[in-house]
Amino acid sequence: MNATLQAASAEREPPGETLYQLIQVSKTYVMGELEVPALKPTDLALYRGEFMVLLGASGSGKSTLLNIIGGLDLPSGGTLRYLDFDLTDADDATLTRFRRRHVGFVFQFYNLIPSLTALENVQLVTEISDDPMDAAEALALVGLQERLHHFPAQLSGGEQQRVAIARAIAKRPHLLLCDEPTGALDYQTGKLVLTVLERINRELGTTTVVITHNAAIAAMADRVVRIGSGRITGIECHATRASPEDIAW
Ligand SMILES: Nc1ncnc2c1ncn2[C@@H]1O[C@H](COP(=O)(O)OP(=O)(O)OP(=O)(O)O)[C@@H](O)[C@H]1O
Repeated sequence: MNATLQAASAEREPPGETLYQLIQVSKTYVMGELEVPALKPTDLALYRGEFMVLLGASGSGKSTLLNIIGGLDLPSGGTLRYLDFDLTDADDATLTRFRRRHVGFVFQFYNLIPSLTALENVQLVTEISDDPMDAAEALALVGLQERLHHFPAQLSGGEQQRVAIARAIAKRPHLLLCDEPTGALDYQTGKLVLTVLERINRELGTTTVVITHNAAIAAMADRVVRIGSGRITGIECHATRASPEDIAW
């Protein structure tokens, strides 16, 4: 790490309590005769408030891991614990409640409703949440206070992604899961979106997991988890983390 980068980095506390734990979690997709072992038995803990980057080549199992953590997909084996709750044998209704209350998702494509304004897209979530922030406040957190009444088609790609982030965090989730959030964005816009994710993590304490192919983004993380061929091949802990403005790729 160079001196400028170090100066811009924030000192980090050691990891907090365990928010989520995967114990020997695996996933095999079965397609007729073909079995794809997308995730081999894997142990991983997520700590409260950390910023984790999941790094790995295409097809290495990153999305499979993230979707299992978020309750979008069921593992083939192993145990999932969220705080004191065992999610392993949760039925559909329980998993839906878990996702709705505790998990925010951000994907590469923004999945906004085209006929609703930025504010209305966020309100769709705040209206069904237990303790949401105000939708306009969530949009202000991502720097879109001047764009509340714009429709998705009237927003740039980066602005649309920031609406998607506002929608994901407005319910104050404990866990924010982002699958290639900058994948569809140009360099500067991608950096802006990373800056927003870092700010949310720092200011709200939301445990954040970001999937990327981009190794440079790893410098932002408290921990970097490398995945290869359905296995965790290494975990690096950073005592300091770089601000997105200071990383380059
Ligand atoms: N629904 C599915 N049915 C069958 N195989 C699948 C399914 N989803 C993923 N796979 C396979 O599982 C493996 C891991 O896929 P996964 O999407 O988790 O990788 P990834 O690391 O997220 O890749 P990428 O970076 O390209 O998104 C791949 O070989 C993929 O083809």
